Amino acid sequence: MNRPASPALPDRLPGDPAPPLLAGSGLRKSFGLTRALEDASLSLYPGEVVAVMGPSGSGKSTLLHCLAGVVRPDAGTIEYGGQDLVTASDPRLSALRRSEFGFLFQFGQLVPELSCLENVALPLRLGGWSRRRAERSAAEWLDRLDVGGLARKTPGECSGGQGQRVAVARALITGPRVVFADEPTGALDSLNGERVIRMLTEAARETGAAVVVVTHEARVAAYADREVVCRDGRTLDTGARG
Ligand SMILES: Nc1ncnc2c1ncn2[C@@H]1O[C@H](COP(=O)(O)OP(=O)(O)OP(=O)(O)O)[C@@H](O)[C@H]1O
Repeated sequence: MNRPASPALPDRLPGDPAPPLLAGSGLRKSFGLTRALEDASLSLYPGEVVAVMGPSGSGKSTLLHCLAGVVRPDAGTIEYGGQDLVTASDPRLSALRRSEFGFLFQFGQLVPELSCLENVALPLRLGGWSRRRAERSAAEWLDRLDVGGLARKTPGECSGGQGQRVAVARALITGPRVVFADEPTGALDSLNGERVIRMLTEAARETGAAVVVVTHEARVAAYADREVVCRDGRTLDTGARG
């Protein structure tokens, strides 16, 4: 007897949880004889803020760089929106980093010769926007981060906390789906550090961007929805925060 062909099952059924936006699994990475990642995994859901914590040298930055397509892992899988980032070409990865990802580091990310306004406008200019449009949007972002008065100043004329708020504006101006932040408050005192992480997470939640933030500081991780702990190149997910 011929059996009726079963209809193709949809990828997701009603009520299924949304798939992760970005999922790295079983990641391994060595630099020469140093094994930076042994077996690291991290899934990031749309709009979620995840803190990556752990001791110095445990592989946090390497994990972030792999997930962002900056460093290619030796083994493991990374999927972003259905694309395989491990095998993606270099031009594809740089296009993705420019259009879908935002980056924030501890320091040194602003171009010293440009004004704060020009720094924030830069990602849009690189994306082909006219100077006028890009700088109008940059001015709005600087106002949003409470540093509108610094538009004509250079990064060297800003305090560390002000510079980081300018850098947050620059990381978010293109409307990234994921912001990767590596110790964004590491060079700041506790008051300024708190202000930067609060403004970053608030702005990300307003724009719907997900955030992966590497930090040593529990008070920074407190702004995250979830913590992932790295130890000796392995990850341990501590689950959702209450
Ligand atoms: N480009 C590189 N070349 C050589 N070794 C590297 C490189 N990047 C990382 N490592 C090594 O890999 C290991 C993990 O480094 P990683 O920076 O990922 O750790 P981390 O947890 O972010 O450390 P920290 O908190 O001190 O920044 C360390 O032993 C580090 O020295």
